[in-house]
Amino acid sequence: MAPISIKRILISESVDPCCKKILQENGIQVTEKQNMSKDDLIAEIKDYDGLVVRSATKVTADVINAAGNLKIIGRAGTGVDNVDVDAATIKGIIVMNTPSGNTISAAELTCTLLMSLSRHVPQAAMSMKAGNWDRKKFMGAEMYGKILGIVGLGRIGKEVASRMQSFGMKTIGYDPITPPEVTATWGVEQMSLEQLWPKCDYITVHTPLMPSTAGLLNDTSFAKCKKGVKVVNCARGGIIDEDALLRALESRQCGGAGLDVFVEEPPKNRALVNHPNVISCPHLGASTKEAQARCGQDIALQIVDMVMGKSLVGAVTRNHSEGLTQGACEVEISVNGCSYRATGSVQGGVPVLLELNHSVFRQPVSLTGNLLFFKAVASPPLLPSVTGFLATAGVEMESFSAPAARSGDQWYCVGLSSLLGDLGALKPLVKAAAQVSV
Ligand SMILES: NC(=O)c1ccc[n+]([C@@H]2O[C@H](COP(=O)([O-])OP(=O)(O)OC[C@H]3O[C@@H](n4cnc5c(N)ncnc54)[C@H](O)[C@@H]3O)[C@@H](O)[C@H]2O)c1
Ligand SMILES: O=C(O)[C@H](O)COP(=O)(O)O
Repeated sequence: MAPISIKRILISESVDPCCKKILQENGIQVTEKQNMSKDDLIAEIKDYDGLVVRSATKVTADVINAAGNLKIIGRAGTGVDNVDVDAATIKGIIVMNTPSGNTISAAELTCTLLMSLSRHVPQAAMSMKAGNWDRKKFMGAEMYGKILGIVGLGRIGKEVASRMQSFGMKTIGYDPITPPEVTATWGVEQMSLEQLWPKCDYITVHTPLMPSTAGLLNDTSFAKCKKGVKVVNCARGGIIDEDALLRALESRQCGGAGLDVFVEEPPKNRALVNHPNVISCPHLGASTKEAQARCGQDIALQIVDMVMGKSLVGAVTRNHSEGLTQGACEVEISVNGCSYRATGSVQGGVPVLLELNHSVFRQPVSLTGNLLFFKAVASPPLLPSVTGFLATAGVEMESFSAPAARSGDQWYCVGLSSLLGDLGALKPLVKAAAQVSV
């Protein structure tokens, strides 16, 4: 990888001091300026090669287009939804994050909110401070024996599961990518959302915010839940529809909510925050000394390694000069120790996959519907074998995308009428398989 020249970096938020120190020790000039307005940032950014942010700085297309020299946007944390990654990709600006640095802290806050909901600790503490001694009002419920639904079984979902299991909770969940056989090894039984909603005493969401997760919990899904279900959102505002949540709280269909994140931060509409059964925090999931130290250090070291041409870790986009098609974006996803490198783009408004782990598809694969990806040795009997397998499983093959190369291990993609219940049965035919619903 070619070294990239980064001489000046702007840190626009409160990032652990170790970040600045590491960058400076490696010859990079660092300026820290917090609480800038959009106009201030647009005026300031043109002087920098790099920008380091957390979640509050909105790195919009306007900001990116005003940045003549910008080569890197470093996110000291997980979510990059405050960065216009498409605009950055088009300009060849690398966006990188530090996705594991705050996992434990976010998981611990989630558990704190779950437990606070069960025992009304914040409300009881406020009542004590107001001079009361009300033992009846704050009658709680044990976590022991209750069912926790975890929607999104990635890094944080997994850590929440193990911690809540230690309280004797039964953990069930749903994730379109993490395979059920993997989550079963950490004690989480997967099922469809339709099956999950009515079973849960508590639900916690741990997905990114994207079109398929916005409003995952809405009027319809709340109606399918147990009366009095308690919900937690430490992921992103909007995964639980805020208006639907308020309606569910008012009708008592929802018995309480723990919210760390909001659609608008800080929220101007205070109806949820002020609701007596809502416990809320000002986006504190990553706000621990440990998480901040990890994220600050990780982002600085990742930038330094990139400048030195050593490695490109945590990038959610890659520089076009490294050979990507214009407008294409390469992502590296690590799921349970397996790393998947995918190149995709948007064609005619539809997200498409161009390449998976070095298998270049003959035609772009449209990322819609139920998709089965599998790795197998290219051979003439492969397609009939897979077709036969799907027919036996009662699933229709809606599309078949083959790789351009016709020899060796290659990745294939099959569009399915519905997801397969058991991928294990494919084992004799393929070397690896994963399925997603987009
Ligand atoms: N409150 C905070 O301060 C804080 C701190 C860290 C992370 N976060 C947020 O928490 C969320 C989870 O972070 P993570 O590190 O665990 O991410 P992750 O990428 O490890 O896990 C996300 C999981 O969501 C799954 N997913 C995607 N679409 C889904 C869908 N439609 N239904 C169910 N699951 C789906 C993915 O397959 C993946 O396994 C992100 O939104 C992140 O930004 C918040
Ligand atoms: O996605 C994240 O990393 C969290 O939401 C934390 O955001 P923060 O760095 O602004 O606290």
